[in-house]
Amino acid sequence: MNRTRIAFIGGGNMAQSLIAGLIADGHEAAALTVSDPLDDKRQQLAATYGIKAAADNAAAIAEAQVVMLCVKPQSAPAVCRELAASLPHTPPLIISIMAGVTEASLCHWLGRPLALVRAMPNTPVMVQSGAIGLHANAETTPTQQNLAEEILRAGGLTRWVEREADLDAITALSGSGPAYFLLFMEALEKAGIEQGLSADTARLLSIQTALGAARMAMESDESPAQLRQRVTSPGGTTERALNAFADGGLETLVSRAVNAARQRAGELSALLGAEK
Ligand SMILES: NC(=O)C1=CN([C@@H]2O[C@H](COP(=O)(O)OP(=O)(O)OC[C@H]3O[C@@H](n4cnc5c(N)ncnc54)[C@H](O)[C@@H]3O)[C@@H](O)[C@H]2O)C=CC1
Ligand SMILES: O=C(O)[C@@H]1CCC=N1
Repeated sequence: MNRTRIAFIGGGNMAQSLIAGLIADGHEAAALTVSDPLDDKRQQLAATYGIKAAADNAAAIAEAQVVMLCVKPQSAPAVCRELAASLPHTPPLIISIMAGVTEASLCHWLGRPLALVRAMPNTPVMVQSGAIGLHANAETTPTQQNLAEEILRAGGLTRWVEREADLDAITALSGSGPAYFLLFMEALEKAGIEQGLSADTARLLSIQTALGAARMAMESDESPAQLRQRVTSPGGTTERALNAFADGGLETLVSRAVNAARQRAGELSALLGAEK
């Protein structure tokens, strides 16, 4: 059983999902602590997972080997400054999941260069099917990188990047990505209803089709493009639909959307980085 002592600062949606994943993965609940200012959230987390819950961030990190920063990016400066005062001489490994908060900003607010891993997960960590980008700063040892990977892997698939800036692209692709696929599912469901299907049938078939396509793409040796061609009989129905997508400029639209999200990630970094 894994007994690494991890403190989660902020017990919101993402922290809860990561905690659920760790416990499902066999992590000892008593080794996990969460701190959150909201009473009912603390009670719910303690009752659901059997973990420790604290109102005080400094108390939460007292024994921690790893500190996971899971608050909103806007709370980062104040939370890090508060933690800086309580960090022990040998500091824990810091893992931040906050979108657009750079390693330089984190070290600045935390008051010194520290081993720090930035992770960009997505909401499917809720069902241990997340896609998680990772970057480590220069102070992080290979052992600490392995530790970070082990923790995040409980939430899904992990992928390291060499350049921190790539995390903005990952935020735009897979961090926000579940919303894109869900939007497509919603649109497909609506189109099915327009074609006369019942709402239940349209929803279920839309979701199952997304799941089937994703599993097929993950499990097959063939590329998504090759698998798509297999569905597309010459002169058939799929071809007509794909032509309609091409006429509507789907690829350009996806590219514009991802670029817009990436730009926003950069804006958030610049805004928060200006907070000295
Ligand atoms: N929602 C998503 O799809 C993704 C979110 N993220 C990042 O994860 C982080 C958390 O997001 P969510 O869980 O969705 O937000 P959330 O709002 O559900 O959770 C934030 C939690 O922090 C608590 N909190 C507020 N001030 C605090 C303080 N001073 N000390 C301790 N806790 C405090 C709040 O009570 C709340 O429970 C964000 O930084 C976000 O950028 C990253 C990837 C994907
Ligand atoms: O929308 C957001 O800003 C966060 C980051 C990635 C997903 N949700």
